[in-house]
Amino acid sequence: MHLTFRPHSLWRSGVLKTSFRPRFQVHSVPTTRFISTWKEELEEVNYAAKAPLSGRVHILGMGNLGCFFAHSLATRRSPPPITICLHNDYLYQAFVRKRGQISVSTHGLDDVRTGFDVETVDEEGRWYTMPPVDKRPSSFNSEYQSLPDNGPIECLIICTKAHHTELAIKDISHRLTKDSTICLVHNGMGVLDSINQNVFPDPNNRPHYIQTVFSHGLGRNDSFKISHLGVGTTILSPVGDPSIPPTTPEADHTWAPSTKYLLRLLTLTPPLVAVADTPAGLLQYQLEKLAVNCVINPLTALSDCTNGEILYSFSFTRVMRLLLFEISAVICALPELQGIPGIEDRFSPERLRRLVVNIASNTAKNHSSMQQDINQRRLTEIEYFNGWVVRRGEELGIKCALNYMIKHLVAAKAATHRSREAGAIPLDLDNVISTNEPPI
Ligand SMILES: CC(C)(CO)[C@@H](O)C(=O)[O-]
Repeated sequence: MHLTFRPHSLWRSGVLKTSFRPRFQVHSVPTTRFISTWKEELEEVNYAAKAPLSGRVHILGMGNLGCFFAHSLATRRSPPPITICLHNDYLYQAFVRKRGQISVSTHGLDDVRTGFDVETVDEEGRWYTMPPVDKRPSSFNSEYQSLPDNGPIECLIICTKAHHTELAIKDISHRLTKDSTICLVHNGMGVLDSINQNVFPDPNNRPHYIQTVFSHGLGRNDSFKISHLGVGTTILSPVGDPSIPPTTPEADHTWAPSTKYLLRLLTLTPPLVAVADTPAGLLQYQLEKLAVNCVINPLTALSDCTNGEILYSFSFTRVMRLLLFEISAVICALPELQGIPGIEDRFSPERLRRLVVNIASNTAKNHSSMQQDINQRRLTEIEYFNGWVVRRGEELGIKCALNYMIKHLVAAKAATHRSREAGAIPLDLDNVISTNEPPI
């Protein structure tokens, strides 16, 4: 029997375990759909569309996540057109040296994919489509390029770290329209609010968004060469109208064609293990991941240890419990979760502790992203983890003194590294003359 694929079939059984009515019925999905071509997916979306989509997907941020998304899409039986956006010449040259290949290694076996289109940006912020990798000059030279390609972007997957996402979107915002869809793949909370506030303040001219919770384990071997260390999932949800609480069932027809297309494409790309969920369902996964990140990341970064090492000390256990008491209190008080039954159990300090312990022991030998960021002198995502808990706590009248302290300890550790490396001379405040008055 042939069943026509409809958006509601994205909502696979097992995902919709949320306690409110799902927006879509769960239908049995014929297995042949899982090997549909991107053109078939596009045709279904374009069927009733006023302006048909081309189906091209742009990916910005070619770290581990960006490589994994680009590679996964390229493994499809019929890959969609994929453009990777490289924001500097250094990255572009590295990609040329790699002969335009992205490689993902699983259990030591490399799978290499090619066929990616590339855009780079010049100092004035103009994006250029580069010639195919075998015909391209070795470095960026606008003489060899076609005219700046300022064409609109239909679907953008943005894989930069939380603290770079707003700036990265700002740089490309002139190419994003109210018909575009941005899929945000980052850790932490609060990024979308600042994008809306600072990049797209007009709600009527804003692109659509898909938010994600990504739990695959990835490691970096080289530029454009990563390892898939542990199979996880990619939970996706379109972001609804912010004035409507996430728990309100919303009609399918409010989704833009680019949102439907991108959701369909990602959920039918096997390596991503992607499932679509409701906004309220996704928010709960985001908050669970936040609780894990608020404990494992700063503790491993401050103590410069692996994830597993925080499990074998009474002192770490005490800190973990105290942090989780505050995190649990803030999450359970969030207005956006009110009305969802079972929140107090799902986000109780004890359940969050078990989650943290599970993840720390499953990734015992790994170094958390924050520990690596601190050691490699990169910005950390602490503002989007414990910083977010503190800010939301303040709004709700819940004091989060321990999360506040942790946030500042991480910031202080990063600052110490920076000043040591800059050879800064510590200030002797007693002898600093800040006015014309003589020293006391
Ligand atoms: C699981 C996790 C907390 C630590 O490896 C990971 O999300 C990270 O590194 O951020």
